[in-house]
Amino acid sequence: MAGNAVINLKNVDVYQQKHLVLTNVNLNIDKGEFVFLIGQTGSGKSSLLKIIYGDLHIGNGEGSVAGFDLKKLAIRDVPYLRRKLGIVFQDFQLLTDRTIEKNLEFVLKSTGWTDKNLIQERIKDVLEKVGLRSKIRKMPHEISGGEQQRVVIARALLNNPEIILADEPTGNLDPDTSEEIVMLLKQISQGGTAVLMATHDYHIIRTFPSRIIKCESGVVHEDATIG
Ligand SMILES: Nc1ncnc2c1ncn2[C@@H]1O[C@H](COP(=O)(O)OP(=O)(O)OP(=O)(O)O)[C@@H](O)[C@H]1O
Repeated sequence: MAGNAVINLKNVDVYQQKHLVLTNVNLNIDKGEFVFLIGQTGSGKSSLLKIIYGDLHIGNGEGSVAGFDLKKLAIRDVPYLRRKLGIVFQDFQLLTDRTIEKNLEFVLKSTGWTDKNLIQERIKDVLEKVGLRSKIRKMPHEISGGEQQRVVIARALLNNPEIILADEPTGNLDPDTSEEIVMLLKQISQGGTAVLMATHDYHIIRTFPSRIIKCESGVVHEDATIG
């Protein structure tokens, strides 16, 4: 992988089944970059994210993500790739039957953490990062939608990912809460984790000027504008 790149795609074709969604994608994202991913519904944003988190195979071309060669990625490698990625989607997907602490503990245990003290420390660390240390014992339904999304971000940070992939992370949130979430993601990127955030929210994009990648008519523009 060249230089500081954490995502590098070269001449990649993206297929959903037999349908060619994106052609000849070239994309380079460096450590610590914050990047918006835009494009109309159906333009291929989710498909591109799926290539990056190993849910779709690359057809033609070459790709590497967090040091994994996508061409050689076997199904058994996917969990290891995912540990280098933090995935934050629109639906919060917290387990509703347990506390915030137990939600985070569940992820750590299922990714190989065994030491109780280290688990406790890590949970406190990530909750501190998202400003929710005091909510550790709350159930998901006892905190707001914005706070739930912060917990999802905390969860994504547990294994110190190189990249956060966020697919419409503010889709269910009011404008002020959305801004707080994007501010948090920006802050995380400044700590060295690259953030790729798919969004339809032009207000957010104008508020947080950043590099924009756009899916349009079957191609990806690496440095787009919203005009
Ligand atoms: N599982 C699938 N099988 C076949 N085609 C699919 C599948 N998933 C998506 N597609 C098609 O691939 C194209 C790109 O879809 P994709 O979900 O990547 O778009 P998107 O830009 O993320 O849209 P949205 O903004 O609505 O989430 C669309 O034409 C869609 O119909």
